[in-house]
Amino acid sequence: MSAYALLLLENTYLPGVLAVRKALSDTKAQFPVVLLYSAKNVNKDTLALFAASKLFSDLINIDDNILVSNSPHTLEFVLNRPDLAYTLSKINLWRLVEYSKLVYLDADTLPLQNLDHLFAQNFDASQVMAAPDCGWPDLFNSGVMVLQPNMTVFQELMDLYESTESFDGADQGLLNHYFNPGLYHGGTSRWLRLPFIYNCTLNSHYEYFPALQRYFQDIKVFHFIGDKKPWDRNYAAQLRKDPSLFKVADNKNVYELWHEVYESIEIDGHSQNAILQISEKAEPGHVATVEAVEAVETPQPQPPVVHHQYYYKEPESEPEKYEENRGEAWKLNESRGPNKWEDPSESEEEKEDTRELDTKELVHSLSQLDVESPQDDYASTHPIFPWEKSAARQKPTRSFSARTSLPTTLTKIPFTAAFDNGSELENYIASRDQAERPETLQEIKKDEQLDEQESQELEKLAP
Ligand SMILES: O=c1ccn([C@@H]2O[C@H](COP(=O)(O)OP(=O)(O)O[C@H]3O[C@H](CO)[C@@H](O)[C@H](O)[C@H]3O)[C@@H](O)[C@H]2O)c(=O)[nH]1
Ligand SMILES: [Mn+2]
Repeated sequence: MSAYALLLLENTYLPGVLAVRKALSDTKAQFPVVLLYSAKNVNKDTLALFAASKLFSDLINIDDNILVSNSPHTLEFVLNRPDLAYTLSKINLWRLVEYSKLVYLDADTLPLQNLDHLFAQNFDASQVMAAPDCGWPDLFNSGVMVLQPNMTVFQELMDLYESTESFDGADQGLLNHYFNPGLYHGGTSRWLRLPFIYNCTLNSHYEYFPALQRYFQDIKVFHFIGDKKPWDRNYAAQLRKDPSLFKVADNKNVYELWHEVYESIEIDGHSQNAILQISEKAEPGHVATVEAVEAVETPQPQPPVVHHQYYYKEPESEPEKYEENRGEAWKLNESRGPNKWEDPSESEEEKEDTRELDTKELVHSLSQLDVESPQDDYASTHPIFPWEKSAARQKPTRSFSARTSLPTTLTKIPFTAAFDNGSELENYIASRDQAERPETLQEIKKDEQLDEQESQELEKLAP
């Protein structure tokens, strides 16, 4: 048996799921449609309505295997989509082995043409069919996939989930990692590329409108990727009226097309608005983590639920003010270690001495840097500034030979762990400083003189 599969992890995507389901009917899909959902996060009355209306041939509760992002930092700060914390749960598609083939559609897709022919494609269970992602076309977008459920693949995906951070923090990164191993390094791809018209994703920074105009009639599925969805009320209202947006069909833009489908929904006498009202009546508790699903009895802390624009709530407290005088790290609440320069027993002279030594050490290290001297006086033969033209311009007085390795004084900086006890380390530092000091002082003096000389020369030459 084959089926279309949709995913509803949370109430906020309900309008999307309803629209995809309606669009499948509108495009005369002949295959059943199954819904994977999180019972903890989808309103019970909505689910009851789904069950009664037989809108879906199978309602599959995946609460026993909700997968939370294994790379939340990437999700939040690189992909910028903390709201996708649970989309790795898509992996559950591969364990539905009672289905021989699934055509998976994200809740923010809009099928525009019949897709039944996808079920006739023959491929191996270790492969996946998907269209390229508009942001990185060598990878696939995981919003539309043709796949064959298979326990080996499911287990391998779970192993990857447990062992390796998804590179986008969500499902698309992990699935591409799995089906596109060794991309750019000779790996054999198990991704079968569907044409872009099977998952037309446009981003707001670059849209290739001429192609959209040329091929719109061929687009099978449009996909509203990104954090703004057509059902976000304020946003969609704006976009539907935006005259600058490209009209794709019947003088309508894609948002208008989505709404046309959405507004035509009617399930057992309920309009889409009535269904939405049911779903918004009581907010169910959100799943905190995978462990929270497993340990049902133990109350878990609630994760921040990030809603889309329409659901955005004002923060309850003012953000903390930046305190310039306290430095960058004060909020980290780290305990402070003792700083030598803050030791009250240390005299002002001692402090001065330490600083001086540090500088000397640095100057000495820098003097060890090997830099090749110029072959000729490049500036006098290629003048840029007027004084560079002067015949009186001195040749460089100092030269450095080519740097081949790190200066020894830097590479030999002692590492505390190499010494058995503190006093041994202190002795080492003392003896090293003694040995280097005279030479370093001389060099500093010489350098200072040369600097002074050079700046005087330049002052004389400057117009
Ligand atoms: O709170 C949520 C979040 C997601 N979903 C489901 O998960 C899907 C993926 O989220 P979506 O907002 O559609 O992600 P995209 O903006 O499409 O982002 C891209 O990146 C995601 C993370 O890798 C992939 O899941 C998508 O397929 C890919 O298009 C949705 O369509 C829903 O089916 C929910 O039901 N509730
Ligand atoms: Mn999507």
